[in-house]
Amino acid sequence: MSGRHDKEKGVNVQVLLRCRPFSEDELRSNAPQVVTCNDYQREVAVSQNIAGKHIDRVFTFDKVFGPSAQQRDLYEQAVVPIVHEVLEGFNCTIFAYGQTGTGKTYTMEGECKRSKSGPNGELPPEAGVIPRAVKQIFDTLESQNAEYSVKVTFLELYNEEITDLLAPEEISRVALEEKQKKQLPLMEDGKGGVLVRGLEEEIVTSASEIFTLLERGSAKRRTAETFLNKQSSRSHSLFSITIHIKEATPEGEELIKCGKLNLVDLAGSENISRSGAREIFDELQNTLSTHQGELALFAREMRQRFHVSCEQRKEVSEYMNGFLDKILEQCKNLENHAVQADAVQMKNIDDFQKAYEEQSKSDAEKLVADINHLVSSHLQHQKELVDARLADLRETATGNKAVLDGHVSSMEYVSTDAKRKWQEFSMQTENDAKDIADYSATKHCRMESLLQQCVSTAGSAFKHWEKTLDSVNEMGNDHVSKLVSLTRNASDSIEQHDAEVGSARVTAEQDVAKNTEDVLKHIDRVSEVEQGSVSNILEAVKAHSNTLETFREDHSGEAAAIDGRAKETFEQQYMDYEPTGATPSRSEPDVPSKGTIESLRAMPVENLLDEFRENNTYESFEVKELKPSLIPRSPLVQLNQQ
Ligand SMILES: Nc1ncnc2c1ncn2[C@@H]1O[C@H](COP(=O)(O)OP(=O)(O)OP(=O)(O)O)[C@@H](O)[C@H]1O
Repeated sequence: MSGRHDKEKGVNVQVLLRCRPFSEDELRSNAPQVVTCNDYQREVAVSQNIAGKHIDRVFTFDKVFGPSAQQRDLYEQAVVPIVHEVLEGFNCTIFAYGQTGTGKTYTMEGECKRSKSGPNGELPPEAGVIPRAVKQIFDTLESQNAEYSVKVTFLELYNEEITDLLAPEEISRVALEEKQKKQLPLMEDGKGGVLVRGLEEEIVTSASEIFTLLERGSAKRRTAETFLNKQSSRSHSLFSITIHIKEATPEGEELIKCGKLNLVDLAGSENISRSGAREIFDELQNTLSTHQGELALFAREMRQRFHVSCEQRKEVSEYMNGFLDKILEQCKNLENHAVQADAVQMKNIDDFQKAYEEQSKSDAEKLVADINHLVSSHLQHQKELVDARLADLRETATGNKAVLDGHVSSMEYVSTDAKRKWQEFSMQTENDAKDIADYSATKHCRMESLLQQCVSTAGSAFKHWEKTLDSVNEMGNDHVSKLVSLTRNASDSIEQHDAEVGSARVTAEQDVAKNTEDVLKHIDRVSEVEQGSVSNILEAVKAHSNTLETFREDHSGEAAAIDGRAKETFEQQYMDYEPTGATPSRSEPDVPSKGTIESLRAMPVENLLDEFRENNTYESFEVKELKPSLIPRSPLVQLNQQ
């Protein structure tokens, strides 16, 4: 991530660490916790078990977001300032790096479905960096009342091949595969950057248009995955927003600000090598460890070289000193020779002069002059020879000295370089040691302050505990005394209650005995009455049965009489016609009408029974005056009654 303030400070990359919470599967399988985040101190501690040895390593980042950090926290603390920079006309990039399943897509995209948005377009709490940045950009642009234009691109990089996720829809598989074959080329833009030729740039005017494009691009990416059987964790996606804002300076000049925000969701880091990158967070660690080892080896080697070069330098210096001593000695010898030769020549000349002076003084001067000339020539020649020899020697010595100086200076350079590197290394090591010492001192201080806090907390907790204990004791005593008095009251009331219950029981028992006696007497009386009633009933039944017997006998007598009379009547009134010779007289038999017969037939038995009961009740066995029958009687009754 980059920002202007950081640029001013000379830092243009920030590394933030986000650690997601355990998934349900991880919780279910009791996965061990190997990473501990300290958001406040921006530190992450990683615990590892290597070859049965527990190793804790602490890493420091620009910001640390632990498992409880929400999407909004991360956005507000880390991304809002970057989007401000983009709106100020800077180019910024945010990318998510991590292993598959660590939460890159969740952090970058989150849940940005429009269906989940609030009524006023506010985003759901799970919305990630991309939808939040889009919203921030449009909210700011719309509130600024400035002329602006926004363009977006969305591409996917897989196996060093670029796919345009905003290109018009290709529905069929054949068309998609065709498209896959036409990968977009990556080119230099001539300004030190790169561009993807043929990449669709969509001009957008609102956040919701961008959300639509994002959904389209993501859907296309998923379709491509299905057809090509590849996974999101193996591909990078790059969503870019370019903003042009037209502004007028106070002097009235037109100013166009152009900022670009690149939002990158990288492939799972374990797959990144497929697309050219490498596993950085382990790579760095390995490199660091390797470099530490190399540095130690280098330091050891430099120390050895330094010693060797010191030895060599000493040897060379000794050799040089010996060599120079020899040259000086030779020079001295030559000078001695020259001096001796001069002395010999001078002596010869003196001798010759003396001898010649003895021969001829006039010729002598000439001879002396010749000889002087010869001698001086000779001397000159001798001197030239000596000078040449000396020059040769000097030249050789100078050459040797230059070579030796070269050796010495290269040795000096080597030893100075080694010394410098050694000093740098020592300084670095010293600084590191100092940093570590400072760090551990800080840690120590922090531990001390924490311990002090613990001690004071424990002290105050102890006091609090003592106070609580006192008040608990006091409350306990109070409760005990209240309980004793309550128990006493309760036992008094129980005793009183027992006495009341005892007297009530005695009264009740007396009442029960008296009532039982009354009831028994009553039962006796009732049974006497019942016995009387039963004997009355039996008498009544007997009287009835006698009546019935009489009635039956009367009835059969009357029935026989009726039969006789009926026979007689029929014989008189329905005799066969016999020819007598006289005119037969008309007879009018008393025959029941059809209606009478029908009414008689239809008479219900219940009615007959009711009528019978009415006239023969159990209550009274006295003969009642019979009520006139409501039942219509046939004319035969009249006959019967005659
Ligand atoms: N901070 C978080 N809070 C709650 N759930 C999270 C968080 N981060 C990730 N998850 C959940 O963890 C799972 C994996 O996350 P995600 O798909 O974003 O991983 P990834 O790193 O993008 O994986 P890949 O490299 O395969 O695309 C998802 O179900 C996601 O909802």
